[in-house]
Amino acid sequence: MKIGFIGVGAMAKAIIQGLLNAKTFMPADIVIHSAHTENYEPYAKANGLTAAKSNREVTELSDLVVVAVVPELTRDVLREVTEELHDGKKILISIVAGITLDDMESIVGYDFPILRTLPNINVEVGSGMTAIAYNDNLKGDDLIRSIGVFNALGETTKVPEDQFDVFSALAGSSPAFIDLFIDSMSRAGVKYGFNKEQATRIAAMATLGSAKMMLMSHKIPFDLIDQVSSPGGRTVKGILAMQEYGLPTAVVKGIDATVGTEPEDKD
Ligand SMILES: NC(=O)C1=CN([C@@H]2O[C@H](COP(=O)(O)OP(=O)(O)OC[C@H]3O[C@@H](n4cnc5c(N)ncnc54)[C@H](O)[C@@H]3O)[C@@H](O)[C@H]2O)C=CC1
Ligand SMILES: O=C(O)[C@@H]1CCC=N1
Repeated sequence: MKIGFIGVGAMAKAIIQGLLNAKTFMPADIVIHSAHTENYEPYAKANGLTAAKSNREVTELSDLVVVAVVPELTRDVLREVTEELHDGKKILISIVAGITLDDMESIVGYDFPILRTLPNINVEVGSGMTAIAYNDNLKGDDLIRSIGVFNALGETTKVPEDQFDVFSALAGSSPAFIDLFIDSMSRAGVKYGFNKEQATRIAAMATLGSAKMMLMSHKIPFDLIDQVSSPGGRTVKGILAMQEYGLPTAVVKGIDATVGTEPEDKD
């Protein structure tokens, strides 16, 4: 089984690294092509991957064809490789935000098996969160195999297509938001004399541990907040100050901006 990537940017590289770490594919069974030769050829060589000369060649050589270009280019790229997609028993996998199964079917055909996903960058370290949706043509072993690619990289969850944009904000973009939070914590540490490296490590470990605690304890966030907030202690003062300065509202506004909706005007 060979997996091919059309587009080898930040997200494709994160998936590839995750697959190499998980040993899900032999390096040579990962086929790549992207518009920028100088980027993907040395990358293929360094990792033992197969560099294809064109998008059509990636498609020809692969069983699972992952489209990993920006949304604006996706339709053109699909048109380019449609003939090769239909040559053999192939599955199309998209990681592209905002392009629906129907958008893709209207180009490659309504008879073609397609898995739509929205992974996040944490697939690189095996802790990804990936949304999946698929059409009726993808079933049986093919369905298990294609979803299995993302299960090897963390967790997957089935999401209705009309909720993909919200998922994309909550999981696809949120690593950047969480990084911003960690960086702000780290800067606060620097303000009080820690060096940036140590402060970042402390803030990152606290974030990792809290996420683990939430998932493993099955407690809701507010129960965990209460557990840390000793009566008359320092934590509750910090929580109240963060609320006063608008942290929860800022987060919701940030998600609104990411999803692309304006918050409802209640007046
Ligand atoms: N970066 C992220 O965290 C996530 C990205 N995505 C989706 O992944 C896709 C790629 O995003 P990034 O990797 O961040 O972008 P990127 O800009 O880093 O990568 C895009 C790649 O496409 C290549 N490319 C451009 N034109 C091409 C063409 N005609 N044929 C083949 N390759 C071509 C570029 O050389 C580049 O390697 C987007 O559709 C995005 O919505 C989805 C979830 C998370
Ligand atoms: O910024 C973006 O558009 C993509 C989608 C989710 C994460 N990155």
